[in-house]
Amino acid sequence: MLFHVKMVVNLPQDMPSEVADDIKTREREYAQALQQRGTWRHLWRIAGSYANVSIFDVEDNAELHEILSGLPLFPYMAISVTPLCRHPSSIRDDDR
Ligand SMILES: O=C(O)CC1=CCC(=O)O1
Repeated sequence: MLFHVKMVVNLPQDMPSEVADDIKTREREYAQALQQRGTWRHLWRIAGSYANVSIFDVEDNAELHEILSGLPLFPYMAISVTPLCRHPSSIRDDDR
């Protein structure tokens, strides 16, 4: 199942920079491992915002929830999820 996920990051202004840097490092490692597995298919920065849009390929809603709630930045993000299905005009075989 494919999902479009928008994540808006909002770190507290008073968070010490070394704490923020540690969370961001762990977030990168977590995200890159999921990209290597093909679970996190796309990761795009939204230009001009500390936010991203992503496409996840997971078995079900529960797997997506487990992945998103495991993000090191999860406590500091507003996340919105949109389920996707194949468009009849798509020419991409892997769009399912
Ligand atoms: O910077 C972001 O948009 C938050 C984030 C998600 C995965 C990652 O590496 O950073």
